[in-house]
Amino acid sequence: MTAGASAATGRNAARAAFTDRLTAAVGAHGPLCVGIDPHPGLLARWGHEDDAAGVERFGRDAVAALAGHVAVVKPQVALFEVHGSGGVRALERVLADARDAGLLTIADAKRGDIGSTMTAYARAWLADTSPLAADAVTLSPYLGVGSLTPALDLAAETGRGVFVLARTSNAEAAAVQSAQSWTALSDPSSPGMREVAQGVVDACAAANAARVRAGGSGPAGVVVGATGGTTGRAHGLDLTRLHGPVLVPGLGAQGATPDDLARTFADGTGPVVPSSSREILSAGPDPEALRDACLALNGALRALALPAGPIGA
Ligand SMILES: O=c1ccn([C@@H]2O[C@H](COP(=O)(O)O)[C@@H](O)[C@H]2O)c(=O)[nH]1
Repeated sequence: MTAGASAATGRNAARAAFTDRLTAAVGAHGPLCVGIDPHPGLLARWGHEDDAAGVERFGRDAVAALAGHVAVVKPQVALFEVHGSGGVRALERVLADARDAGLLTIADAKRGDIGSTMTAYARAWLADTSPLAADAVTLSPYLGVGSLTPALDLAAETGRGVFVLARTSNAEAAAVQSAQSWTALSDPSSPGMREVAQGVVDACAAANAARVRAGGSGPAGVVVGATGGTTGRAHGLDLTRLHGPVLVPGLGAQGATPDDLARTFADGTGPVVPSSSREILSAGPDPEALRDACLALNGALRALALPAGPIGA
């Protein structure tokens, strides 16, 4: 390990906070996050086999086409893991290419476990020394938001971020995420009945609060799906105290449109980062066609004037 690096993370160079880096990248390129989801049908369309070599070529070609044209990419970890150790190695290479090309990365891994195991997940996705390190990782809060503390702490230490699932884009989620809960998942300093999803947001806000009070940015963002039609501002969630980014999957293949986002996220501040995977990737494999599709979607998203700085700032 390099002299001066932290024993846990190997960190030896200052990196600006993830929210600040995301805000700058969105300002430069637009808010679109391109999901790198190498589904079998897309692999075939791009001329690749459904194997480890295929997902590696797919991911690296996508990164090469998108570098300098979008702010952030989001590899779907499951679609690499399905190919075993070769698929994980492929993901490492895709992440390395993205890093070298200056693209921000969100590993969509949806990890969550008891604290001691969470420490290992945190090191896998957020430590400088890990070959799988991304700029941010998605986390599941259903073992309790508090169990995610090792990831929040390491993200803050290494200038990385986490996106905690609050209101996901799938219809089945409502039974859990819209249930009323007595602070079980939320900020103990602010007790009361609220939706589970709001409790997740409030706990993330609490995790960011101390750093925000000190003039910095916290590591915690949330996932709020783009689907759900016109259920009002952020689908009923109050994000005003979050002081963090919002990842918004569901554009395109799941049916959400930029107009839906305009109705749900157009007030307040951001950054709000809508993400599309299957639909935008189907514009490939021609790099120019893929870039044109991103440019058009980013143009439509920019026109919505979505929040661009930390929500709650
Ligand atoms: O609430 C959520 C959280 C994550 N996802 C992930 O995003 C992409 C969506 O892919 P599309 O092809 O654009 O539908 C996928 O990797 C999901 O696992 C989500 O959809 N919803």
